[in-house]
Amino acid sequence: MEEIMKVKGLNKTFTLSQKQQKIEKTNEKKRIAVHDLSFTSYRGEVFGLLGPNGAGKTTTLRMLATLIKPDSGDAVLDGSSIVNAPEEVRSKIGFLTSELKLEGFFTPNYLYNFFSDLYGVEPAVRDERKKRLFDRFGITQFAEVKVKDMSTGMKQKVSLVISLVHDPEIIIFDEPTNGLDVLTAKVVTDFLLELKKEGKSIIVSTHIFSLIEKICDRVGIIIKGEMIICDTLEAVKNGKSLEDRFFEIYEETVGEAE
Ligand SMILES: Nc1ncnc2c1ncn2[C@@H]1O[C@H](COP(=O)(O)OP(=O)(O)OP(=O)(O)O)[C@@H](O)[C@H]1O
Repeated sequence: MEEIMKVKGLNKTFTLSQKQQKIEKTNEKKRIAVHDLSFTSYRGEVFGLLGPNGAGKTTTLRMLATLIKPDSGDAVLDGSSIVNAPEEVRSKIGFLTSELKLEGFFTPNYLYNFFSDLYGVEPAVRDERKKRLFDRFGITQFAEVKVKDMSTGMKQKVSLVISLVHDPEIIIFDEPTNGLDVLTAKVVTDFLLELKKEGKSIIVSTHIFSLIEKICDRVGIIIKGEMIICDTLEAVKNGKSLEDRFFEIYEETVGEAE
């Protein structure tokens, strides 16, 4: 098995603004979002980061995607360090979040070409890849429709396609099925499995047990910013359902911590 992502001791602490302190009814000035987080994922596998709200999943993925810098620690993605070579990392990854907002005034065709050109993809490759992806996701007939006039599901499909303009080796996907109707969610999960078949390496964050059971080879359970257990899906489940195992682990961890 070839290591594709080696995460070593990532830490991230946020300073809470007074406004945030008020909203969260806390006097805490600092919030440790991710604490000494390490894990390894392997080429061609789907790795799932599972955890409750506020566990630190999004912060971890944003660090891996080089959108925010870790306070300390590092991660090496396909040979490139997020700390020392963030631009190299960006050329190898596709990052997608269900919160991504596309500019509504533009059409899928325009946006695809814009991002593809930004990544320096050859026009002939761009057009062939665009056709394949647009056909695959039923976007072709909406290619010239403004994003603002599309359904949520179609917007999400367009975002997904745009995150893949440069045919990245690694796909980082924060909450891939959040807010999607069941049909679009299935299209997205089926596509992730197709990408895996093509040999791509994928990391997803989610709090949905069934998504992990359906698509992941390996799973890391993250609670309060810490990696509690990380192993193959079967080893983590240990003969039980993932949901039962998660709550067992959660009780052991939070019970010990409080
Ligand atoms: N920019 C920020 N400023 C202050 N605190 C933050 C910031 N971003 C995240 N946090 C805090 O860090 C912790 C981890 O948040 P994060 O969004 O990574 O969790 P998550 O596991 O992705 O949860 P969710 O599923 O709710 O998105 C939370 O307590 C959150 O409130």
